[in-house]
Amino acid sequence: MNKSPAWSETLRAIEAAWPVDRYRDVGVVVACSGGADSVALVRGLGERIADSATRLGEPQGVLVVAHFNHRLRGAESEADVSFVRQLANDLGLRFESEAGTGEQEDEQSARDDRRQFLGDVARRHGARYVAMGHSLDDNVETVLHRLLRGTGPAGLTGISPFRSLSHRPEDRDLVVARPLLAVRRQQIRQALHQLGQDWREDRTNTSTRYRRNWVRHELIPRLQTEFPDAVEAIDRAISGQRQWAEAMESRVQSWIESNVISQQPLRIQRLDRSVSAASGDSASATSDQAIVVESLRRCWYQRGWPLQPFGQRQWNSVFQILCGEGPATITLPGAIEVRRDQQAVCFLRRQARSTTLRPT
Ligand SMILES: Nc1ncnc2c1ncn2[C@@H]1O[C@H](COP(=O)(O)OP(=O)(O)OP(=O)(O)O)[C@@H](O)[C@H]1O
Repeated sequence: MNKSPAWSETLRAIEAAWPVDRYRDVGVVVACSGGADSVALVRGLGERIADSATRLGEPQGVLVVAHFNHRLRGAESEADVSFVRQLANDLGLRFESEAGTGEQEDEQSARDDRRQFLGDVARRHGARYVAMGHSLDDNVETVLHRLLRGTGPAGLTGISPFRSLSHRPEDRDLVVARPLLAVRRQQIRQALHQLGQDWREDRTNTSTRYRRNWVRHELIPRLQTEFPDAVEAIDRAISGQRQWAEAMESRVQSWIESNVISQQPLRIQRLDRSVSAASGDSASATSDQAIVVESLRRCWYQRGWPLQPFGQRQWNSVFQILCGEGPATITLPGAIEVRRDQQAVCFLRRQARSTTLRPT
């Protein structure tokens, strides 16, 4: 079959990001909203697995298409479910769906509900991966948005190509893969057009009501009038930041090992600004602070504490508290209470949010 150039290019990008041999026989749940990106992902992964099964003469691995119905857009939400179910049927793939409460939630809670559903589907099917359709443009928009709200260096590494589904112990072995992160949104749409493949358009995506959409629909087009390659340039900067983060990894690990006194509750040794916080090398105070902040972020993430309210300013103030500066007792965003004594600083979260799901 003569494939469209945009589609061949997309398949090549998927293969470069995530070679089929890594996932062909371990089970993959593809999270599909019905939007162009995740529809392309369903088709792309389906095609890669089918090709490799034919090449190797072996049965193909399990690919499950999963859709979470947030029930926020009435009949349109129902039409999304039918669309994704039909797509899976047409491709001979399994389909799973669940409906949320239909109540307006903040974006984070909606994402948590969806993640819980995806984890449940993966465990039910014995799948190792959950694949998501974030594109290069999503990554650039996310980073710009974070930059404007206030973020540290780790926030500038963008959306992770591979990471565990969540901090919850039962989710740690499930890996989220995002194989379209190097592909432009426009290319994905062009590829689907050329394949004659439809997708669903979410009307709320085009609204400029939300700041994230303002970045997509107003800010980026404006940047591109002066800097036509702005999106690619920002994407290159994100890749550079990611390399920085990888270089930090071992230093973060050793900082946690030598400074976290106890995990439950989180107790961290007080810092002395005159001594290098890194593991005994000649790092400057600034890079020490970067390691401390990244280590704190890791501690927050492992506990499922909210990271969103923490920009560079908040992390800097936590750093100061660890250094013995400012008040000895303070409450941080996310109801995290901090108490400092002579040796250590103790962090304790007051309440935890519970999520409720309603099966269809
Ligand atoms: N309702 C949903 N059910 C299952 N997966 C979803 C759902 N919404 C989003 N996802 C997953 O999360 C990814 C990113 O979400 P986002 O809200 O940016 O996507 P979208 O714009 O709605 O759709 P797409 O990315 O497919 O074009 C999607 O590509 C998809 O993999």
